Amino acid sequence: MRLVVERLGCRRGARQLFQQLDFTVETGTALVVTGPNGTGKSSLLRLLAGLARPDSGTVRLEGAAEPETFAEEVHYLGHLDAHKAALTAAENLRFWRDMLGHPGLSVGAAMDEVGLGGLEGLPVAVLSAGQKRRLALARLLVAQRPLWLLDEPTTALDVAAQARFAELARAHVAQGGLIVAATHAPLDLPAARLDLGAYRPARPAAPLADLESEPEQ
Ligand SMILES: Nc1ncnc2c1ncn2[C@@H]1O[C@H](COP(=O)(O)OP(=O)(O)OP(=O)(O)O)[C@@H](O)[C@H]1O
Repeated sequence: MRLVVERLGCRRGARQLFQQLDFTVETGTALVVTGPNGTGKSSLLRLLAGLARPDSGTVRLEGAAEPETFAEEVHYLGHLDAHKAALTAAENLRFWRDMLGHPGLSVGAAMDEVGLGGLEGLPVAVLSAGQKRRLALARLLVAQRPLWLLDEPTTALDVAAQARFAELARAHVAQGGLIVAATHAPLDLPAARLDLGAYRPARPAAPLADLESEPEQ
């Protein structure tokens, strides 16, 4: 399986964020996307996840069963954790396990893997920010999907949880999975790098009249 991105362009509102973006992520490899705030990292992940349409270019997952089932091959972890606050941690995870299909670890085992063992019965509303993020990561484990699209996956995680996340990510890649992660933080994960800032369209040159009217030094 491989993710192939060709001549991808993204426009938000009146602004062209990036254009002519080409890359490939092979099975068993990871890509880390970096770039200054606002360059379009989250927008790129949403395009890859099929949650938004590209302005130009294509995204395809070669080796997926059917183009129509692309979404079933993908775990998308956005900035927001997508938990139901009134449900318990275990209920949230059970929902995702049932909904996503291709079951992986049990709810209890997944919570243990991310260090949330013993908190199954707590409503998500009372979990700390880092615990909510750990719960979001546990979603990656309860359903087996080859392509992980991760937006700032280590936000709010303490040092131990960041290391645990890196272990889980490395294990996923070692088992033939694919990862695209957008982040400002270093991830302890062997990965190719993509600086999205390099794909910003060049600013138009200042008109000649403006240059001529600059005050004399
Ligand atoms: N729905 C929208 N309409 C107009 N502009 C938008 C919309 N959504 C995002 N943008 C703009 O697109 C740009 C890219 O946003 P995006 O969140 O993809 O950047 P990012 O690289 O992930 O940033 P950060 O590092 O701050 O998370 C920003 O300037 C943002 O304001």
